[in-house]
Amino acid sequence: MIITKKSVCIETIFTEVPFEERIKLAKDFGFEYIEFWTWKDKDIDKIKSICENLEIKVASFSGDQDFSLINEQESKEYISFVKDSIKTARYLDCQYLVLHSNALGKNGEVLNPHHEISDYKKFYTMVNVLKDLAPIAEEAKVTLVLEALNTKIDHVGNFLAYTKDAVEVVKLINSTYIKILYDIYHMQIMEGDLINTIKKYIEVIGYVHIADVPGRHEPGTGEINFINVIETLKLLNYNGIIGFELYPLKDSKQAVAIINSL
Ligand SMILES: O=C(O)C(=O)CO
Repeated sequence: MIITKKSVCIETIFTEVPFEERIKLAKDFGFEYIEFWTWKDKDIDKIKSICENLEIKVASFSGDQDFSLINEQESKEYISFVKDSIKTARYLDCQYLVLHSNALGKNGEVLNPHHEISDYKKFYTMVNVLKDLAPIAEEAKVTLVLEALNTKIDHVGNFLAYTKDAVEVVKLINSTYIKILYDIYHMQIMEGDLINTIKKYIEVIGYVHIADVPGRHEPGTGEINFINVIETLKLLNYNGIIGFELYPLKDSKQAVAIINSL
């Protein structure tokens, strides 16, 4: 096995059992990390105590929710929400928070595409807000990873949809605690060229998500050559976390057996 830091997304895997019981299943199946989406609707004390008892870590969760990074009129609220997320991350001993350009609903739907704002202004606002957040992230030693999403299937109307755009923003901040999340599923749908992209931007890739295309299922169910993609990450000395944010094709046990064979 060549993946060392594997995280299982318990919003999509082990959904056969109630939320907190999924942490025990993750541990039983050999995962070192779990991750989830919003923290606002979760019992954080309970998650902390289960993780401590089982000796499993929280790799990441969503650092934003109701407010948009691209809308200047929401910047104050956005920053305040991320600050609370950073405190929660510290409490859970979690080192990564995932940020998005737009506020997302419960099923990942884009709440407002903000067509009224120009692209230039959206980029400008993202950079300004992340510049304000960078020292806070640095002090807390929590890395904020900016994720581009596919806008063809799952997140229609999302502003950040290409790796290059997320990279441009992150490079302007120039902080080791502000990076991108490279989601292989989303970016295969939007741009393909996975191995070249990873090679080009490895320096700013802080987190990787894996699911196959089409369907967002486990590796091997679709068109992506995960053996070669993972080998590329390994050759480039990527030593961050690889999160499996995917919907099992049949059931979680089968999906996890494939994940564990990687
Ligand atoms: O679809 C994703 O990858 C998201 O992070 C949305 O929650």
